[in-house]
Amino acid sequence: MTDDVLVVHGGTPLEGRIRVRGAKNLVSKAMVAALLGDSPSRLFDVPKIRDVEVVRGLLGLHGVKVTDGAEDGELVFDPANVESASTDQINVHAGSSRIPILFCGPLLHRLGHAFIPDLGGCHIGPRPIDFHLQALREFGATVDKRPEGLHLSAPNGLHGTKFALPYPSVGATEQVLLTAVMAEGVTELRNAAVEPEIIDLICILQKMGAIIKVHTDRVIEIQGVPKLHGYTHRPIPDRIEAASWAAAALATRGHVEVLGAQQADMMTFLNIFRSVGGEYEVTDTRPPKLGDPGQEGGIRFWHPGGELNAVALETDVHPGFMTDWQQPLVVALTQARGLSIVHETVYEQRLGYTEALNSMGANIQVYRDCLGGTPCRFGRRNFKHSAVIAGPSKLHAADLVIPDLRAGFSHLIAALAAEGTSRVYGVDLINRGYEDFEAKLADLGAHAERP
Ligand SMILES: CC(=O)N[C@H]1[C@@H](OP(=O)(O)OP(=O)(O)OC[C@H]2O[C@@H](n3ccc(=O)[nH]c3=O)[C@H](O)[C@@H]2O)O[C@H](CO)[C@@H](O)[C@@H]1O
Ligand SMILES: C=C(OP(=O)(O)O)C(=O)O
Repeated sequence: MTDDVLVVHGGTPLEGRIRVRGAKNLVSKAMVAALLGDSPSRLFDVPKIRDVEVVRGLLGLHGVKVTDGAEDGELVFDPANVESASTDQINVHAGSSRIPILFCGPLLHRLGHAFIPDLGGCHIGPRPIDFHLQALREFGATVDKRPEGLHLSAPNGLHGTKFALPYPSVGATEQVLLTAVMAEGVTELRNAAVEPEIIDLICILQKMGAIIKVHTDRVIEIQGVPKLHGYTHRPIPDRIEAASWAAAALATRGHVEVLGAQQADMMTFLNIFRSVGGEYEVTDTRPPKLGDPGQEGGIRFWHPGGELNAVALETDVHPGFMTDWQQPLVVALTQARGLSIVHETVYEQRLGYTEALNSMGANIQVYRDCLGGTPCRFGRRNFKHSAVIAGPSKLHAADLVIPDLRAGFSHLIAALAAEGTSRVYGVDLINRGYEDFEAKLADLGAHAERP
């Protein structure tokens, strides 16, 4: 742990321009989808993050040859040898990511059986997989839970089904999509998640030959097809990373342009950003023409000076305010005048990181009650899932240990906004979802170094 530390000298506004590439929460799923094709797939703008490495390793073990394409960030997946692969080493990936659960459908289609090692991912509550398993059973799979992982088989193949999710889970919706596309017959999924990353995954599957209808009211209908081919796809940019840098600009009274950030996928964040008092400008992409090199679009975010305003927000499924946006934004809210309220309704235990902010001088109280307008699943269930942030607070340096990805980025922002020198331990976790974050910090003029 001691060499996994970043020394951060706070108090300097972040100023400059960075770029975001393909979304962590799409790219890893797109990589799994390549398993379903009977010919190679090609994915562009793949960020160099740990989750991509983990899925690349898993695909390799399952016989998918993954190679770097000609363009920086391009990966090519050749699934020709899936049937003959030996997966003896699969447990080396136990505990490293949540993505292995999404291999169920594709492996059942290709092999008739699947072994899924223990899942990893962020420690932000219990994170059950009951919806996934229930859906797989509805398709006709048998699921055997053993201490070393899940053993699945589909002795009679997979068949389309009518299924309603108890909650619009992103992962469970992806599970159904990746399974239904090649199941025999029609699948109707109700209460599906409709995050932009899901829609992008649907675009990929459609490119592969799938037939998927997205109806109103969270209903998705999939008509199974016997065969899919490879895809070529440029994924949507990472809207969580873009919002994280926006929050960093606000918290440090800086000015950051995020190339690649897309307004349409960030509307809810942009509304809150403006309500807090942050300013932004959307710049459109101008394609190159003769005598004009063109310009890559993005969004410029800045602190206009003066005081920030307190706000009340609830995290929610799309099109609500993303749960992964709240941790970075809360750091900026410690600098707003008045009482801000954050009601976390997606994960029951995603506010633990506020203790570290309090150790730096923030004034954040967490409550078991639903403090937002809507009572949520976690009310009266003893989970501290609402926060009241009183500001503005002068943040001072501290020694911090990163608990998970987004909380980790919020610790980093707090250290950059604070006066004095902080030591942030466990920063390697941030590489799970933020490409080259140390180089980006340097580009933005942050004073941070490895000791
Ligand atoms: C790799 C990836 O894409 N991760 C994202 C994905 O996680 P992930 O797909 O794991 O999150 P889900 O949308 O599935 O989880 C939402 C809620 O549903 C619950 N649930 C989920 C599945 C299940 O079988 N049973 C169950 O109870 C969860 O505990 C949670 O309370 O969506 C989350 C919500 O936008 C984001 O925070 C994560 O960054
Ligand atoms: C919770 C997250 O990711 P994962 O689902 O991969 O743990 C995240 O990206 O913040």
